[in-house]
Amino acid sequence: MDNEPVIQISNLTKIYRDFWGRKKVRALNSLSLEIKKGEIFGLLGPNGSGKTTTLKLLLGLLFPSEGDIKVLGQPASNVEKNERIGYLPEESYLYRFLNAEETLDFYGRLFKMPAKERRERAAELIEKVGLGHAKRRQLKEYSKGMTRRIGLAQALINNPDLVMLDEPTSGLDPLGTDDMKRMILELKEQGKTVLMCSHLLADVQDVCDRIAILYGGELKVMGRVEDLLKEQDETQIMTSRLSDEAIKEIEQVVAKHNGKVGTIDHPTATLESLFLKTVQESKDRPGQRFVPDTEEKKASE
Ligand SMILES: Nc1ncnc2c1ncn2[C@@H]1O[C@H](COP(=O)(O)OP(=O)(O)OP(=O)(O)O)[C@@H](O)[C@H]1O
Repeated sequence: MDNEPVIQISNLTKIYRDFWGRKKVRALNSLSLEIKKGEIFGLLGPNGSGKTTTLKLLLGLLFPSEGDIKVLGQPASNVEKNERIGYLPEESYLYRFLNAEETLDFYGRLFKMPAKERRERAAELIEKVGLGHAKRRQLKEYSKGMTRRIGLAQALINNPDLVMLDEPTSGLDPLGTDDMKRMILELKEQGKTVLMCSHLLADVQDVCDRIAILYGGELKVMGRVEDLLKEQDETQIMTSRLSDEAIKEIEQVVAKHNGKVGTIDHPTATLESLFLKTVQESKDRPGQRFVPDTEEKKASE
């Protein structure tokens, strides 16, 4: 069933206590939210707002002070449900002296996967995350981006139904970020549910269906990204390049309908698209300098 809730959090409060059991920090206060099967959900908030605490509670690594959490239909405290969950923590936790194949084999063993299945799944995931060229190198030699990639492969070794990603794109270059976003969207296509925490809001906007923003452990905003970002009182029309005369006529039509034209501009590309284009061109035409499509280039032609 597609609307089946995968995560149900109601009135969740977490108070960290000190050694003597005295209340120290109220990390979450009466948080309620529900995440459905097949959704990509972004949990956002400034440092210390309670995101990691929420993930740890969902994994059953912490116990709630109050409230109720169900994950995949079971109480979060039931650690058996973790066999259907993939988790990519914010910090790398992998063994530095193992290579990619050995790492995935190790985690496959933890999930009691038979040897043949482990080998096939590891090979498939290594290709998927783009580490085929480095699968026999020890992880201590990996760059930050490569470490993030093998982390994702590890999180997917058990073919989980729910994938929790803490800062999946942090430390990645634009190409790596693009790959990671594509892989996250593929998980959705496969019917998996993704919960991600990130401070990189543009990445969240690109992949998430819905988001929640936490502040001081409380839910402040929740909804569909599209709905939350829509400028309700404005209309945007994108056309091919128009002449000054055509623009004047459009302004007259808008005025006739009691509208007001705000800005008329030639939209700029993003620095990210320029970066990706440059890298692609460099691969396609080695040894040549890439000349972007600028006004200057057009004038010189
Ligand atoms: N083990 C702990 N003992 C006491 N307080 C803690 C503990 N872990 C977290 N906290 C506190 O709980 C609050 C929420 O922390 P949490 O790590 O969940 O925030 P976060 O939103 O993940 O932050 P960040 O964006 O920095 O990762 C913070 O005030 C933090 O200091």
